Amino acid sequence: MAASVRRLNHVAFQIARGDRLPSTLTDRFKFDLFASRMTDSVRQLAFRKGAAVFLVNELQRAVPPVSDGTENLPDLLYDAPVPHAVNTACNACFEVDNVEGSCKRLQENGCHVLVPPLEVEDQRGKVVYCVVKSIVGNVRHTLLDRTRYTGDFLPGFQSISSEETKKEDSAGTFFDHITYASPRKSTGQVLRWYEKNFDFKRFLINRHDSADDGFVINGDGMGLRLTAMQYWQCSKVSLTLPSVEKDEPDCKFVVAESLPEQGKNQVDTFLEHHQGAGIQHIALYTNDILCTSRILMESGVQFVSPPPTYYSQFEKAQEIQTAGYDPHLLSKFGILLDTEEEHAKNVFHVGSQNVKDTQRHLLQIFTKPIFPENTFFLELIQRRGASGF
Ligand SMILES: O=C(O)C(=O)Cc1ccc(O)cc1
Repeated sequence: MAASVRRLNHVAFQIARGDRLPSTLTDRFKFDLFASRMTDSVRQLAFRKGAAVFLVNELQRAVPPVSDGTENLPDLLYDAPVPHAVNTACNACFEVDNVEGSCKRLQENGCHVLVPPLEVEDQRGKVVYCVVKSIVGNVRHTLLDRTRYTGDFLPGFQSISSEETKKEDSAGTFFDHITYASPRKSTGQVLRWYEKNFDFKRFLINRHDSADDGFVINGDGMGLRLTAMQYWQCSKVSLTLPSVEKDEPDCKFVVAESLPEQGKNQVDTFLEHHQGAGIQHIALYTNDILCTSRILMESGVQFVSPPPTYYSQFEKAQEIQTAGYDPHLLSKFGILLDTEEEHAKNVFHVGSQNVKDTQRHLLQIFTKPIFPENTFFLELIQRRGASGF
């Protein structure tokens, strides 16, 4: 039996004291700091942009054990410390209906429970959460029931009042997908783990994706095998959620393996510098990638530039123009464009915008790694009917 996921609540980072992620999120990526919690050993800061919420856990010193055997709450709430000290995005926190029942089922399935169900309360209500370890590297999942909580974020956090976010590029932002960097030949195991424990379903990325091999990109110096999965319950359950959450598509998960033929790539670099598998990048959906890229670039975000020949190849230039874009403008930012000619079977069309023609486009841009370790990065993605990555 699996735990049934309602939605992704937030993604948490664990960073070393003094790392610049908090100011990077506010000053460069234009997230709002909206809640915080301080203890002697951790500073927990919650940032929001549209529906995308990051929780940054900054360890001030060694965090005491999860439970000290007394009634006291753990120092670090809603997570469990990651032993290996590397700056990392390490927790995808899911809202579930029944934390105790879900945790029991996962334990029966053999999952490693890091924090057993715990109730936390303040004047705005209560939540119950537990934390389980994923099969992927240092990744963990907090399972949370916040249906009896009316506060902005979670009990124990102080709200930080800021002007209601009216940033031009925030509306419509949500987590589109989370990509795991995973060692060679590990994808099957990862898929089976998520299917068994969270009822995730594999879906085909595009017509080149195959049930056995995944979507293989092998050429032009890039050797990757991508496989995609998604939690399944949400579309049904979300009909009962408040309107703000109703329209928010589910976050998808991509497992990326590196293929040996093309030499070292970003997945290999991640595995090496991160010292194991983990969340390699997170894609933020935007309604207008040109506008968002311009704003972020002006505030100092550095994007990866594809080779200039990408935009000058006759076929790509034509493809970009057919999609209604100017190749020079896309090249100014480093935005990539992909075209999907037809629907793949079994594919979700998340973020479809009533594209009437048979061509569906995807625009994406990758930032440079945001930690000194050269590991994790962010992606901006705009979908015009396309379901790929
Ligand atoms: O998952 C995605 O968003 C992709 O577009 C595929 C991908 C996976 C790993 C990389 O290092 C770069 C791109």
